[in-house]
Amino acid sequence: MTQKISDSKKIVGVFYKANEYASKNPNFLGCVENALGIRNWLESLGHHYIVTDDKEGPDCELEKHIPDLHVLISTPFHPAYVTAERIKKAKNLQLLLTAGIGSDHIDLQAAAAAGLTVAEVTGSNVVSVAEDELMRILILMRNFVPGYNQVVNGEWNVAGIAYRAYDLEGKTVGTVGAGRIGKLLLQRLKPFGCNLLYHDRLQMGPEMEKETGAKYVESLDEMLPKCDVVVVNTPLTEKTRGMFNKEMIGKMKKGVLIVNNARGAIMDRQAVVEAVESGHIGGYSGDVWDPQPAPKDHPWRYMPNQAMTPHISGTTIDAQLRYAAGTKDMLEKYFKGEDFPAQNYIVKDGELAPQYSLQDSSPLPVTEKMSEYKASLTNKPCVGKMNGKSEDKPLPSSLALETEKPEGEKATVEVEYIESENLNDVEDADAVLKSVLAGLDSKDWVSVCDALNNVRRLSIFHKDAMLHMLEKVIPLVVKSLKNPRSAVCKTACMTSADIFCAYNDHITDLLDSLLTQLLLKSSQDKRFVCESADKALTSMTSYVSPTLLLPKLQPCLKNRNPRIRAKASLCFSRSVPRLGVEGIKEYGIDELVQAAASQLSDQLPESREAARTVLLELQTVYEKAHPLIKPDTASSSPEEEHNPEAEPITWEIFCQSKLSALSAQAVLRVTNVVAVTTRDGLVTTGSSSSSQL
Ligand SMILES: NC(=O)c1ccc[n+]([C@@H]2O[C@H](COP(=O)([O-])OP(=O)(O)OC[C@H]3O[C@@H](n4cnc5c(N)ncnc54)[C@H](O)[C@@H]3O)[C@@H](O)[C@H]2O)c1
Repeated sequence: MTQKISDSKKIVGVFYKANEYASKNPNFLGCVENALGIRNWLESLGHHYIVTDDKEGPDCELEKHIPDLHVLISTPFHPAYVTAERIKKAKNLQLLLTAGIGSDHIDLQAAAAAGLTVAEVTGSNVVSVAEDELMRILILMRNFVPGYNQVVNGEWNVAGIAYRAYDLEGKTVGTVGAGRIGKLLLQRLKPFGCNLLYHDRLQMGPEMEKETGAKYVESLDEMLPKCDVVVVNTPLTEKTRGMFNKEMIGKMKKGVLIVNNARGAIMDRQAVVEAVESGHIGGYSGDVWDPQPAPKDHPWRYMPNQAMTPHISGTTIDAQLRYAAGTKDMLEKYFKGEDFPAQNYIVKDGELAPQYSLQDSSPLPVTEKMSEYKASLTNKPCVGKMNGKSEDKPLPSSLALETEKPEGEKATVEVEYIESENLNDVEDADAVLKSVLAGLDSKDWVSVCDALNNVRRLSIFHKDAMLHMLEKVIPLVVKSLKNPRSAVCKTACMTSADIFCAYNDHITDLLDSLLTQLLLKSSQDKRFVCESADKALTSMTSYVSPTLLLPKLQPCLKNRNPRIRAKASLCFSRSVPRLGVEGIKEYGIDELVQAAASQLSDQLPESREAARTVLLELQTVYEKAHPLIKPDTASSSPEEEHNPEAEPITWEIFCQSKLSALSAQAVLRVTNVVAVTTRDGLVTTGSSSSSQL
């Protein structure tokens, strides 16, 4: 979407109505009445903004605007169903925005065919949903709902609840789909001591598997019979629609508990009812229905052992603030003719995002297949070269990298990626030093991979000899990071990691472009490239001194791309503790607190989490060092300097003096000092840091 869009647009928002609740909380933005908080802004730009909850039937309010609207915003909580028929009628329609996650209320194939853009606020409510799922698992496991009903109905019957209430500890929980929500759920489940499994079209990286302790099960058929609890976390696509039918449910353990906050239509409605009634499903909970709002006679309302709610998990006030901000951001970009963050697109330029596409491929392997690679190159056994061995050494049978094909036929090449500790020294260092730059600049991607691996070997075994060449080597490594071939990118990421390890502060002047590319690669590429880029960033934060690195990272915290901000935040949170108490003091605690505070309201949970980590670290350092570290304002007060009895400057006062009132409140909430907002918007006081000093 590059064309300049400057004229007045008709924008229609379809949200749920809040009636008497609309004015109860100023941050309740996701309703008709508050219209995402963007009315004044849109109207000040000359756009026409219509908001309604009336979305069904030929005479509804939405239908009236279909012929001439340009942009339609909707939420999954009260979805405006955008059928092929509506798309056909919508002659001016250009953009469909989902304020939230999940755009299955739109006929995506029809939208793609009509050249429309569909985008959502990816990541905006994933924490909200993961927390809610955890709650539902516990509610089902402990048989909570009948207990609550007894209390409301004036009854008391412990046995009626206890006979089917269990501990979560020791149970097997499997998530079908381990994307953003699935991973957050696994992280939250880890402390409960469950046996965690996951099935996804993509296996997650070894670091995340280690962190969550979850095991990948490639086949759903294999995972389902093992689970005491099944949680659904995939989008609704042509592949997942009706996925849990009678046969699939039959594969689950008798008494299985199911939590589904993903989409109602992933389940076969009647199969669920029958399995719950027969006891095959021991309990079913979720907030998603098909259709929405659920009609009064929807059978899930009346089946036993259910803990259903309306669609609420992703529309907490915190989530609303995030998806309202994300929607505004995309509208702003649309008006300027700029691209959205890549991960937000569901349909772009006539194409569906991979997981929605019928052509979506199976899991990405650890090695990358290059099926288009010409046989003319196949007499170069690249594993032998990559491993520093002579080219004609027979390949180990498990690592057959190339298939012998007659001349001219296409063959498959798999590239092996060698961990640093398994790399061998080069045979002739001088010769390799002379040829390595030409190799890095070669047009033949296999030669580039070879050269990159030689750079890795030289940095490990001949560090000093390559030092003077870094000025030329690093720009070529950056060039390789931009290479469209994933194999080259991944090898370049591995090379970067080894360079950081060997040369640490020697490359600071060359760091900027390497850092930018690695942040980009770690946030938007094939998963196996992202993982390598992540490792390179970890190597960078481990070896490059934080005083040199932090000034380079700080601007990246403000990058327009939220995924890049998230990765930069993570690096920032790893680098700050490496400064140590004295280093933090020298660097300027004010600056670090301000940088971290700005990330607390970021769109992505990863950025917010990293900011929390940094702020807790800074609070500890501040309190340890105090009164060694005083804010500038404190030392500038002569009265205080001369008064040994002066009150110590607490973390709380420090934050209030350095940050805006709102920012200080957010920081103090995170660092557990004051200002815990209750459900009614009242502010209560938590522990005060002054008491700790
Ligand atoms: N109830 C709510 O309020 C609410 C809020 C947000 C999202 N959601 C739903 O949750 C879904 C997941 O959200 P997310 O942010 O985690 O999305 P995500 O894209 O980060 O993760 C989805 C995961 O599902 C996997 N997947 C897709 N198709 C699959 C298939 N056929 N088989 C196995 N795995 C498959 C993907 O590989 C990916 O890892 C959304 O699409 C939406 O429908 C509900």
